Formats: sequence, C-alpha cells, structure tokens
Amino acid sequence: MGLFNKIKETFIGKSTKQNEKYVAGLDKSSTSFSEKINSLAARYREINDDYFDELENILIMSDVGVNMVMTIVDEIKKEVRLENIKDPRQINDIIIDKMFVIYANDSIMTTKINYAKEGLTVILMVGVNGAGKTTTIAKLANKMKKEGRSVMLAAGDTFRAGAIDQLDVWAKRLDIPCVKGKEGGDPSSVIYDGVKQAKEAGVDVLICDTAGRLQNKTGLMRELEKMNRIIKKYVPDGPQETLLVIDATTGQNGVNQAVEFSKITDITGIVLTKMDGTAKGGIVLSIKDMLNIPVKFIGLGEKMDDLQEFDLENYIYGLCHDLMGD
Ligand SMILES: Nc1nc2c(ncn2[C@@H]2O[C@H](COP(=O)(O)OP(=O)(O)OP(=O)(O)O)[C@@H](O)[C@H]2O)c(=O)[nH]1
Repeated sequence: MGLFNKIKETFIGKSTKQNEKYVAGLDKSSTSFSEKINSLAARYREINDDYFDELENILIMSDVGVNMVMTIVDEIKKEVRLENIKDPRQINDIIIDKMFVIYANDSIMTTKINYAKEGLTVILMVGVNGAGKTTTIAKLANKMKKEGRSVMLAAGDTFRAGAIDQLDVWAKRLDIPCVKGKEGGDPSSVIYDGVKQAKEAGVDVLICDTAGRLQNKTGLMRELEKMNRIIKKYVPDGPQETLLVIDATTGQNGVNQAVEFSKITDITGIVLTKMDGTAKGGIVLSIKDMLNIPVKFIGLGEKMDDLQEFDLENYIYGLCHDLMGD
C-alpha cells in the first residue's frame, strides 16, 4: 500500500491531539497546496507536458527545492505512463506518494533525541538570530521536564544584547536552573560552568544556547569547536545533539543558512520553527534534499506544546488532507 492510502486509513476520521496540532499548524500550507493541485486538476482535461510544467511550479513555489522537484516529477511521469492514467483527478495519490517516498524510506531520518544511556545529555542549540532559538529552548525544556527529566540551561549566547536575560526569564518561568555569564563574556566558559554544574547536580539534560553569529564565520566555527572540546572533556559522548534552529518562513534562505551551518559544525537535527506562519510547507523536503539531516522538531505555533516531534505521517496528513477526500 502506498503512503497516501496508508495515511488515509490511519488518520481520516481519527482525530488525535497530535494530528490536530499538525492540521491546525499546517493550515496555511495545506490550503495553498491543495487549492493549487485541485485547480490544476480542474483546468486540465488530460495529463500532458503543460500539466507537468505547472505541477513543477507548484512544488517549487511550495519550497520543495528545485532538484527534488525534478526527481519527484520524473517519478510521477513514469508512474502515470506505467498506469496509463489520463485524468489529472486520478493522480493525487501518486503525487503524494512520490513526494514523500524518498523521505519515508530513509531510516537515517530518526526524529528521536539521542539521550545518553546514563548520565548527562548535552544539547547544543545553534542558528541565526531571530530563528526562534530562545523560545525553542524553552519549549524543549518544558517538554523534557514534563517527561520527567531534570533540565538545566546554559546561556551561551553572550553576544546578542538581551539574550542571557531572555533565557533566564524562561528558566524562571519553567522553574529550572540557568547558568549565566556576562554579556560580551566568553561563551565557552559559560558552557564549561554549565557542564560542570549539571554534572555536580546530577541533572539529566543540559541545553546550551549559542550565539547566532559572531564577528565572522571562522569565529563562530572556532567557538563551536571550543565548546565541543569542553563538553567532551566532561561528557565524552557529548554533545549528544547539535540542533540547528531554522525559521521556516525564510524558505530557501533558511535552507541555505542550514547548508552554511552544516559546513562549520556537525548538525545532528533540525528544528523547523514557525511552520504555522508559512504557506510553503515543502521546506522539509528541501532540507532532506540539500542536507540529509533529519528534522527532529517542528514549530506549529507560539504555545509551549506547539513544538512537536517531527512525524512524517502527521506532517503529510497535515499538508495533504484536503487531497485525501477528508
Ligand atoms: N508562530 C510561531 N512563532 C514562533 C515559533 N517559534 C518561535 N516563534 C516566535 O518567534 C519569535 C522569535 O523567537 P525567539 O526565540 O525570541 O528568537 P531567537 O531565535 O531566540 O533569537 P536569538 O536569541 O537571537 O537567536 C518569538 O516571538 C517567538 O514566539 C513557531 O513555531 N510559531
């Protein structure tokens, strides 16, 4: 059974808190995507080259990424020929299956946080200013706390004015400790203090904020290398995760930023924020195509529980449910 039918069977008529979040958070994207696909099917009596050109445009406009679009449309063309389908209204299932099959078949795309088997787990959060890093740290800390883990924060962004206080306010609200240094001070020494205090206190998870940018790329690379060295001294397997936060509303710019970040440090997962604010939900596929790094969390709104673990089937349902006869 293809993905389309599997998801239809799993989700239609079976509402859960998680798929409601995805449906609500992806509303802009899903309305835009399904309107375009339905309008395409209504305008073409039969599937021809012009139809495929328009389909390509729809996918590119949805931020799927040009290379990925070419591959997907080629696969759709092959299947349509093989099945001898002429009517555009009959290929919604093929479009969705081909869009996501590469992602779905990739076992590397695990979304679970890689917690240490025992002892401290260290998570480094990286990304440019304004991507939603601070609120993401708060949302992650809240989620982990709810799951029964003890969490500490380290305010390693000593570069941006106000970043330390902003994180500290969240820590107070969540009633968790936050290790701080001085604004303009050495970020790595904050991470050192954080790891040391987290070890001493027997905390489960230390989430470290880092600067979105330093004077230049080399500076940022050196700083992140230094942080990694310091963490490894105390937690040899750490950092267990380096999560890159990207603002989905920045589209292909965000993807390009991610490519640049992946050159300066090893990224283990992506947090895609503000998906509720974009109509171009295909960015997940673009990230897969350009980086092959799993999206681990997805921001579907401003509330604490709007940060959800990324789940491909919920995502496809959220994005494509109008095309599934819901
Ligand atoms: N709608 C929506 N807003 C979000 C989401 N994630 C974050 N935001 C908002 O985005 C804005 C910026 O988030 P911050 O966390 O302050 O930004 P930041 O990335 O920490 O900035 P730096 O500390 O400079 O890196 C805030 O108003 C957040 O509430 C999301 O998934 N959806």
